[in-house]
Amino acid sequence: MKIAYLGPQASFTQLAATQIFPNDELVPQSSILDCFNAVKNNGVEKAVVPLENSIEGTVSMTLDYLYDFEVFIETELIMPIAHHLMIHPNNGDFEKIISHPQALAQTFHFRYNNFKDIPSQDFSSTAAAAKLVSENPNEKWAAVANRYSAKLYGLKIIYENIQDFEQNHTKFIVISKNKSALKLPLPKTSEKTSLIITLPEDHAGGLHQVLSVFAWRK
Ligand SMILES: O=C(O)C(=O)C[C@]1(C(=O)O)C=C[C@@H](O)C=C1
Repeated sequence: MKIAYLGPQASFTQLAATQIFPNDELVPQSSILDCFNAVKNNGVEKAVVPLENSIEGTVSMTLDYLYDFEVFIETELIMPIAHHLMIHPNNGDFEKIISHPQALAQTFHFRYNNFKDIPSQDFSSTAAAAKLVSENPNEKWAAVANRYSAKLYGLKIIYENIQDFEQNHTKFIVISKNKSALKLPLPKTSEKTSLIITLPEDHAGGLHQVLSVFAWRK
């Protein structure tokens, strides 16, 4: 079976996809939108994308596309996230920090406290940033990425575990056109249903109205 994921190789999403689908063909995509399109156009059967982080909250692109595309969530996986700052081994210092916006946000205080004047730039994934640093030894860039990226792309880790909170977790979801849930070895109490609800009109208290339907029934 073919499974799309937000790549390139060594992204956090690939690590999540490998845990869920250890024996399937994982197909890297350059963006979350490409993952949704790959499912829509039948290029792959399923895709793994990030949904939310315990420090930074929702990955808004994923939420938007869940609404835009006719796909279902088959299962979810919550994975601990540790970030490291890495540079090309030929370089001793750096003048710019590049990474995925979620990773930059999850390391904001570390960067503010230690490298306040060094600009940062958003990139499509942590692994894409690490790959770019490795391919451009003449540029004084550092990437925020995981240990596997440092190893795969031959970078030197100069600061370890730079996430602002030790308890940093990201939830990944598996999307497909199937309505059936994917059975992971989870206890029954972990089973979950996700709903997208739209109201006929926007009005004050709309969300309260929807949630109260569930609250009253406990
Ligand atoms: O950039 C990556 O490596 C990703 O897989 C994306 C992503 C995200 O979008 O939240 C996944 C986990 C971390 O929270 C940081 C980045």
